[in-house]
Amino acid sequence: MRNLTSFPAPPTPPPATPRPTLIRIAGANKTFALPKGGDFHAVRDVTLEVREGDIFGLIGKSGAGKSTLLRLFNLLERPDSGTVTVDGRELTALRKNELRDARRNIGMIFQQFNLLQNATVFDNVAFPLRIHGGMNAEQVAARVADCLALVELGDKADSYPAQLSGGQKQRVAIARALASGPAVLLCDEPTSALDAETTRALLGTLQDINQRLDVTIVIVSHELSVLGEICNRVAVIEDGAVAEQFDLADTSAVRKTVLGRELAQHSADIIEAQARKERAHA
Ligand SMILES: Nc1ncnc2c1ncn2[C@@H]1O[C@H](COP(=O)(O)OP(=O)(O)OP(=O)(O)O)[C@@H](O)[C@H]1O
Repeated sequence: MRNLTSFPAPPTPPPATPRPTLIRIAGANKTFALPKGGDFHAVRDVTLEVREGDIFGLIGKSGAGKSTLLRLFNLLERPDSGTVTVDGRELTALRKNELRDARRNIGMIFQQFNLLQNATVFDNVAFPLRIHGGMNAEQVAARVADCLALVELGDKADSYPAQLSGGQKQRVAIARALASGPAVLLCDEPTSALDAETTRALLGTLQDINQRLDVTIVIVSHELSVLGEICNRVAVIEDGAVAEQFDLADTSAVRKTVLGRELAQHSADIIEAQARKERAHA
């Protein structure tokens, strides 16, 4: 389990050589049975790799298959074929109890927060720790306090979700997802229910978690501005397949898809605005 109390030094620049692969999806397919018969092919022969330390974005139109693909990363959806490997463990080959254990290494947050409404903030964050066992009440309390401090909600431990703003609810969800010290955080449209200012703050929290705790993040969004702001690498999903994937810092290559081109332009604008700001301060 990762230690949240002693933060390492502030963000270091990305290393020149790519870091090792942390997540590998290979040849994954997922179909759903349709109520009136026949199948819908939601994920088509997807192969992709997420490196340690990435903030990896999945972008695509509504219905493209982004959420279904994300749910393959922790086997909330099991692929019909193909493999999913996270942090050296092939999830698709694990037995049920082994999978439960492996999932402690993969946190997840959702658009609608999915908090327990009748439990306090403290109990929401403590929930996964109590379920998995192995910690006494004092250890659970210390861990919950660390996680709430991380998302700056130390003063809300006794509140109920209904007493919180949308941004605060999502930060509780992040604290809960990080409670078991995962290497990976999956984010399914985490800012869709939030206003622009709260979205910016939440993206800052995710970046902070990525840089200070070295948690690898995979984020689904249909908003270019969200992915352009925080991702270093993205995959464009069309009709359940990866249409293209690229590093956002690589502004030289021509992008194949409309979304890819729009995203590349968006990041070029961000880089240019940043450079202008630095020149003005020089
Ligand atoms: N359990 C299910 N049963 C049947 N069809 C499903 C199921 N889950 C998803 N689908 C279908 O798979 C397709 C992809 O859905 P998915 O939610 O992954 O898309 P998405 O890109 O995340 O869309 P959005 O941005 O609107 O959330 C959709 O056509 C959806 O209707």
